[in-house]
Amino acid sequence: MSRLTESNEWKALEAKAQEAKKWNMREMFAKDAKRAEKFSAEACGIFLDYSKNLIDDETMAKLQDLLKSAKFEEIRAKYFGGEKINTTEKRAVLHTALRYKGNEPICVDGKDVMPEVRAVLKHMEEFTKLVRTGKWKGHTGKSIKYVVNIGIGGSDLGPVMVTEALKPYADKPAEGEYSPTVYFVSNIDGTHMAETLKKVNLEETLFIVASKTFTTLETMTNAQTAKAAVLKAFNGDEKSIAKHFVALSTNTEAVAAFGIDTANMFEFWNWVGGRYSLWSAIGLSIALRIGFENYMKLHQGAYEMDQHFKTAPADKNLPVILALIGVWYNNFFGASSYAMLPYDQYLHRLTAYFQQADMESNGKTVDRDSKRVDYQTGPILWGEPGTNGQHAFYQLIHQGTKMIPCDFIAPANSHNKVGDHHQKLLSNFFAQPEALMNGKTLAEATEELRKDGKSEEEIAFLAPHKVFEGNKPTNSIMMDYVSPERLGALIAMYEHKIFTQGVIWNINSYDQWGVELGKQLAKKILPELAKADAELKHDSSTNALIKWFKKHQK
Ligand SMILES: O=P(O)(O)OC[C@H]1O[C@H](O)[C@H](O)[C@@H](O)[C@@H]1O
Repeated sequence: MSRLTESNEWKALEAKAQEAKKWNMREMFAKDAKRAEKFSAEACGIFLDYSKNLIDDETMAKLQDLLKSAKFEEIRAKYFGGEKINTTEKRAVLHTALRYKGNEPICVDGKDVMPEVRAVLKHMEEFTKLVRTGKWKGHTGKSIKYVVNIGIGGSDLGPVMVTEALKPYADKPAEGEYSPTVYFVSNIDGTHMAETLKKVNLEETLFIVASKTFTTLETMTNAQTAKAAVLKAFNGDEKSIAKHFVALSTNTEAVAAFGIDTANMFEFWNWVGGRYSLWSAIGLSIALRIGFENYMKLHQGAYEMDQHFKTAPADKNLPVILALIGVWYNNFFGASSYAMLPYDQYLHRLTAYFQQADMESNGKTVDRDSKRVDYQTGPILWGEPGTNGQHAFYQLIHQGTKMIPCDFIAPANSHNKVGDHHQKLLSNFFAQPEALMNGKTLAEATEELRKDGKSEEEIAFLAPHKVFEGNKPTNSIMMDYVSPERLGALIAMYEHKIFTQGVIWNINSYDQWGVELGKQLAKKILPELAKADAELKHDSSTNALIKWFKKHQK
């Protein structure tokens, strides 16, 4: 037994969950007219209604006790204070410093990081202005019309998600500026680069090689292919590289070795985790697409959420509430996944982005004391935008045998006022959590069928299929618009939720050793694929697959 599962706080929650499993949310709402008011909170323009959960005051109090017993406040202070809470890599975790707007120093190893943070932001601002005003010229003297960000994981997902989410801001550039079209190439599958190269004119294209380590196989391979294409287009003139390539990285030597002028390198630091890096130089494609001012508003929203997370009491603290509710279902109800369902087409990559943030952070089996855990850690996160998901997988959420807590997310206003589309979209956003909570009883289903004039025999057969057990937990999250400020706050809210859960589970949320083994094996297999008579020493399955591939490869 671990310290966590042996603790009184944990045991109290186990007992409480036995009680809560018998609760009926519909009855809880009927009994307490103030339930929605009690279990809701608002901060930084984000409204959270968490009343449609299997919770009461005592549940929340006991979850807060668990949080306290995990030394949450102490670890939160270390997180913001630049202490090396990523213990396996001996690194601080300071994405919050990247968006910090205050005047206090933030120190790592006794050195204030803020001057360097501000210097890189300044460099990004100047560069963004040059490109967006057409002053940055390519090798043949043309301005930049296309930006291709080459990166993967954290060096791709954040910028993809944000540039999609804030597209309306790209469509409204400031006076004298224009917004280049931005493409993202991540997959090592040559198709990704090949299809992108078809869309751009190299004379007007800027490639951003985005890689924290500057060693990632996918990114380096794609970058070499792009470099070869540029050199070919400009008759092998190496001088063209400086005009068409910039790098975002922590690895100056590797950037120089690649042939990119380090004056065109935007630096960040090893205390920025890849999946938390959109606030760093990795955000350059965002700034180029939506303008530096809007990128700063994104930072501002996140900074405000940081302040809220640092100071708000637990019962009003949005990231804390979300984290506690997540732990409640993950650890005491056996829920293995949760769905993130944004009701906004511009947020169509939000869930994919948080899949990395959440699952790479909290997908761990060993705790901070290097012991195997005896409890569940990070949940599986999945989802698609509403209403598409409703016509695909919601059936299982409503009537399947698994508990899938859901976060419904929607803005009150659309950027596209088209007829009554938004009203219709939002009517679904309100209806789904209501249906999941209320369900439909056998008596109600029977009554409906009777009204439809069905025979008693048909009713007996059909009614059980029409029952919705209900009692399905959801959070509803709203904001006025999907604006840079609100999106920044939303992202930071979930980042801190992930942190808080990691604290409770006593794991290091900031390493990712789990991605290494596959990479190592791929490196070993690569030369075996090229050599016809390579001796294969894998398991019989892997050997057979490689042989089949070789036989069929033309
Ligand atoms: O930015 P890079 O160093 O190229 O890393 C890109 C990505 O690949 C790694 O394998 C990690 O799983 C991710 O956390 C990281 O974001």
